[in-house]
Amino acid sequence: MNASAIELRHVTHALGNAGVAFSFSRETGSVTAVLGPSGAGKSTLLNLIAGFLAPDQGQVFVNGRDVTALPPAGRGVSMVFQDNNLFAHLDIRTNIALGLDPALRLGRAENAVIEAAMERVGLAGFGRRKPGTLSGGERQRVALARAFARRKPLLLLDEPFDGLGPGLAAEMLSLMLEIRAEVGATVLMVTHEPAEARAAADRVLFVDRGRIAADAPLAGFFERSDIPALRHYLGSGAPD
Ligand SMILES: Nc1ncnc2c1ncn2[C@@H]1O[C@H](COP(=O)(O)OP(=O)(O)OP(=O)(O)O)[C@@H](O)[C@H]1O
Repeated sequence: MNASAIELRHVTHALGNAGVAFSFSRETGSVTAVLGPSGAGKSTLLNLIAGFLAPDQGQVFVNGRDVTALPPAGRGVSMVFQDNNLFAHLDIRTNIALGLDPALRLGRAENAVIEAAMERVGLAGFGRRKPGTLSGGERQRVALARAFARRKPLLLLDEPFDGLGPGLAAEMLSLMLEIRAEVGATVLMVTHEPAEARAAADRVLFVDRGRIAADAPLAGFFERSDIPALRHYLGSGAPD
């Protein structure tokens, strides 16, 4: 039996000439900041957990269940992508609704959840508009609303607050933490902002060249001098 919310056991995935290899686990309710240089494999890690990429080897467990062979929809996972992944031809309301039921069989309860989600991200009244008529930050908030409305036990966020500006990013971050607490969800959040990691996370996964270079508590992490790739990433030391 496995009590972790997430566990990756010797998961590998080839990418071009290189590839990734990940093993780690996370407790239920934890919030992990996934950090690392551009191209290190952070999005790949999230995609392997969500099921948008299949491992070449190894297994992915969610809440103790081996989900390696399951499609994304069967995994109890919500993911917010870097490029927010909205359907351009569908209005905002429908984009959020698809997160609740891909067949769009929506009753009064689901409709209320959609309205509440739009209101919580500050997009009340935007329901009939198409993604193309929204700003980048507004589209990002639609993607957040969709993930929040789903209330899945595992929330995977790929730079979800990018481009929102500091005030709105902080607001969306607290909203994410509120919803995490309501659902008891486990969160993995890719971010390039140390302040976001400090505000939200209890642990850090530092990914470098397709490997987990550090899996550590957040407290004191940014001050560590024993991880050369971290000093380089933060711009405060030479690469190894
Ligand atoms: N389908 C693919 N084929 C070949 N290489 C790929 C493919 N997808 C991703 N890669 C490469 O794998 C590496 C890891 O990509 P990934 O998107 O996971 O990085 P990342 O850490 O999320 O980067 P960023 O912070 O820039 O978003 C990159 O070098 C990328 O170019």
